[in-house]
Amino acid sequence: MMATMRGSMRQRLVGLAAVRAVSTSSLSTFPKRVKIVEVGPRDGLQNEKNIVPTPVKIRMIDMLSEAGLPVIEATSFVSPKWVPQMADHIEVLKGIQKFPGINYPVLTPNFKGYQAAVAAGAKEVSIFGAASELFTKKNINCSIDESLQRFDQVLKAAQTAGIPVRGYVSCVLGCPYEGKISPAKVAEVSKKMYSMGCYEISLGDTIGVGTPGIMKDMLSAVMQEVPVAALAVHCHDTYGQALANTLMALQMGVSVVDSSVAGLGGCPYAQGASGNLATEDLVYMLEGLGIHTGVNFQKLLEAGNFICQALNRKTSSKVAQATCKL
Ligand SMILES: CC(C)(COP(=O)([O-])OP(=O)([O-])OC[C@H]1O[C@@H](n2cnc3c(N)ncnc32)[C@H](O)[C@@H]1OP(=O)([O-])[O-])[C@@H](O)C(=O)NCCC(=O)NCCSC(=O)C[C@@](C)(O)CC(=O)[O-]
Repeated sequence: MMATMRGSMRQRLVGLAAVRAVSTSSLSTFPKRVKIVEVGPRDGLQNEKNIVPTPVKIRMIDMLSEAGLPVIEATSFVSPKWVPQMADHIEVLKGIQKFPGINYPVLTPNFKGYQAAVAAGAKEVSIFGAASELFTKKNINCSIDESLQRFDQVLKAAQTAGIPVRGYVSCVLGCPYEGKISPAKVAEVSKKMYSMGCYEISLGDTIGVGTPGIMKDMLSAVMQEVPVAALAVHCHDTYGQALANTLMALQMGVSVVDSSVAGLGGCPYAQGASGNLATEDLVYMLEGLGIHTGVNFQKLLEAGNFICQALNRKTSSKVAQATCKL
């Protein structure tokens, strides 16, 4: 009885966002549809201290596929000595169901990772750099210039093999080691990675320190160098600004947003950074704005519940918390 009541309340809440959808001229700058890149299985889990069993990761990804997320970043082919949580990358990539129309990219820091990823069946890879020298050194053990040389090798091989490559630029609104990062530096690194052949550049507020004004300045600089259609934003929520920063990016024409189910996440080389923008909160806001995502909200909530139970963790999604109380 209680479960049925909860179910119907939840459905009403899910419908609420659609009911509140508005269509005013002030919203005309928003994109009509947004592509969500679900990073939970990779960014969400990479920082977990206890190793998450491989079948749990596989079930999580399958549930996210059932929810209709168009892109699900499955794992990363990095050194298991650096990030032990991702050591089962081959089993995860081979074990997941590959739904038609859904992409399952994986992170590859260098040619070794690229080769291993492709051998395991990856059809898309992501390289990851940063606009901060010190963060690049801590994260991938090289300078920015060296990282670009490594990426070039991956990009050339991927171009020959017809494998699309996404590029991350971290620390776009601040760095845990250097502090303030200039928009010009973010634009410079983004331009280089885009010119080298990345089809999309994801701009990461790695430690979640940005505010909408800083996001606006940074994006204005980057948009001088990279077409807005090729940009994505990736906001961590450490200071509770992720949704506001994402909204600013949407207003500026960005239509690709990274997020993580249940707001899981953090980078092992950015101490203190909390999780990503929760996918549930993002979808709720987009539905409320009348922006199409193609995501089944109920199934998304179920995927979030599943992984939170598996991790014995309370969800960081405000929307998921609200629906639980109903
Ligand atoms: C890049 C390396 C590998 C350099 O690490 P290194 O130690 O400088 O590499 P190396 O070339 O000197 O090799 C050392 C050992 O690592 C091995 N190795 C070398 N490459 C690989 C590979 N691909 N896969 C597996 N093993 C590898 C290599 O074979 C060798 O093995 P050994 O001979 O000692 O047994 C290392 O620094 C690393 O794995 N870093 C990964 C860091 C990471 O995953 N960070 C989190 C992701 S980034 C992020 O979260 C930010 C993002 C993307 O979400 C956006 C945002 O929020 O801003």
